[in-house]
Amino acid sequence: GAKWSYNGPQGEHHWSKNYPYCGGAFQSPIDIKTELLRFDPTLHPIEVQNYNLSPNEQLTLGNNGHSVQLSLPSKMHISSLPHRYTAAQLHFHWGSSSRAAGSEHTVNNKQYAAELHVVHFNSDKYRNISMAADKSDGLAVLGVLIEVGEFNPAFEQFLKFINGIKYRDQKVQVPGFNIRALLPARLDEYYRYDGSLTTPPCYPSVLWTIFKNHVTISRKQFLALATALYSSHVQDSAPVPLNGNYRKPQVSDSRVVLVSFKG
Ligand SMILES: NS(=O)(=O)c1c(F)c(F)c(S(=O)(=O)CCO)c(N[C@H]2CCc3ccccc32)c1F
Ligand SMILES: [Zn+2]
Repeated sequence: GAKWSYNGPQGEHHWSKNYPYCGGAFQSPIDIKTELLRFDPTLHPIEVQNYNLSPNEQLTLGNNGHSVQLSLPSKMHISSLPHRYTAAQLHFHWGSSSRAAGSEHTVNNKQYAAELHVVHFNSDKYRNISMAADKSDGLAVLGVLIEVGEFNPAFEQFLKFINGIKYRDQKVQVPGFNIRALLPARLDEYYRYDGSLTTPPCYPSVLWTIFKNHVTISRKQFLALATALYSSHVQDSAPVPLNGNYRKPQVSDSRVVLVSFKG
């Protein structure tokens, strides 16, 4: 597809020229306004299966020019939704070394330092994520808000390899680890709404689950994420730092955000 970026002439205000859905309805991310939430008793705790990966399993950690992405084995899945949603990849959005604010979803306009997305596709109905990506019931993404605070040993399991993927399209193999440890303790408290991919092609195909409770990483870990990567190839003469890779909150007008918890 056509090139896109987070700033400049290919920035988010221009995405809809090449990717029409980006200018359409049900776009993500959104600002979660806690005064307008509706409690839904049918929103049961999220249950994930096979997230605890053995170090004998190798995962591909890559720089795709837009984010740092970790490939996930297809035995990992969400079992608490109406269909099985099989894991495909996880990636992050973050701010910059000068601004520790880079989450995509905001809560009452508070932007967190970063955000983790674990991307799954409806494997009951579609053979792979590419087939699922543009279907209204195709994808389910788990979102985790990240603050700077306590050191996070789970994040260190892949952050320690980040200098091996500094440039676009570089990949390294990393040992498996417990992906569940990247998520907050409480999987029963979350926001839920129908939205889209937050990057082009912006398909309105995502069932969003944003956990209420954030996780923390240390300032050193945040700086590693925010300063290690480039969106340009290793051979490019002008290296382009990869940071501020977040889309701004979209208009959510009549969309209702549901919550799994009271008070
Ligand atoms: N914030 S987000 O969760 O909406 C989201 C991203 F932010 C993002 F960068 C990517 S990507 O594949 O790394 C790059 C552009 O698609 C995907 N990729 C997913 C979406 C569609 C697709 C198809 C094949 C493989 C991965 C993906 C994504 F779902
Ligand atoms: Zn994302």
